[in-house]
Amino acid sequence: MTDAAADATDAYSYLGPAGTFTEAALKQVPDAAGHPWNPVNNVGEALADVTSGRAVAAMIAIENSIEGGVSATQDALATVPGLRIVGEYLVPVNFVLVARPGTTLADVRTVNAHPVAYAQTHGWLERELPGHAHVPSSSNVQAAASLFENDVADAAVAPPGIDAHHPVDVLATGIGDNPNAVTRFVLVSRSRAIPPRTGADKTSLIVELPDDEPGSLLAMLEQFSTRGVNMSLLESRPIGDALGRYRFVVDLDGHIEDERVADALLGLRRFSPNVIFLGSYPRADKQPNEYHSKYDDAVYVEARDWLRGLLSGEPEA
Ligand SMILES: O=C(O)C(=O)Cc1ccccc1
Repeated sequence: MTDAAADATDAYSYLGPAGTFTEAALKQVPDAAGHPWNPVNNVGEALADVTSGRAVAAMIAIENSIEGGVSATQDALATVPGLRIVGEYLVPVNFVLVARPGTTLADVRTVNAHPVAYAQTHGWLERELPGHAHVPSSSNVQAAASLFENDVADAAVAPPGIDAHHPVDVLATGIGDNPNAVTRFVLVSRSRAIPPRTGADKTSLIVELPDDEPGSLLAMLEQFSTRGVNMSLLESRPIGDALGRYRFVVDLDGHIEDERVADALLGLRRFSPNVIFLGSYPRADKQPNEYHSKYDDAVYVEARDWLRGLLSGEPEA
């Protein structure tokens, strides 16, 4: 792995600089070893690297255990065409508060932090630094680096180990509001090849609903419930063109090659004006998908064979 090979087409892009949680997620990808790694400043840049061919894939944060979906990521995946999620990775996240040497907690009035990190440390910061102001940063590592670049703030929220990269004083450790916080990352590529089914898979979709049709949200949910497909994430995001128009971000247990998932997709496609298939990929936790046996592949295949028989005039068994 080498950093910053700007024009390489086999590069992996990630939110940098080195030392971010996003880089820790990328380190979990065996295929990324030996390729150049491009540190970028935001999700938009990471995805643009993929669509333009500057990178084969990008690692982006998509969900965390405190705030739920990362809206910038969800909105980018909904609007940038041609992208597929090919893997998911979990990183436990915890944070430290750091400052330029000599600063004490009592000196801190402004805190530089990535918005997602700020959300995850907000309780601690409110309690220990009441009245502080938040200065947003592009990443956890950049938050600490900026302390030396332009004095943007008195202190920064950063990943543990940051003092190995920057000459900071650590003012407090374990400042995350939830010690078990986990962030979910996804690897996004242009490849049309769907990762093979493992039996422990997830499928991610973005679904729009027909305008002004009462019950259409229920109709969407019924596509999953009537086929025994479990959802692990459901969020709405404004489409952005008018008040009251939303799209739904959905994660399902299962793979598009599972008959029950494929059948649910067909059901969605029949009534939704826009279904974006973001991908089917192995679950990071490797927990096998659970579903009732009446939704087994064999049951769908038998029913299809029966219908085919009827249509072709075969005598009924
Ligand atoms: O990857 C990082 O370190 C980031 O800055 C993004 C982020 C922020 C908070 C939790 C996980 C990832």
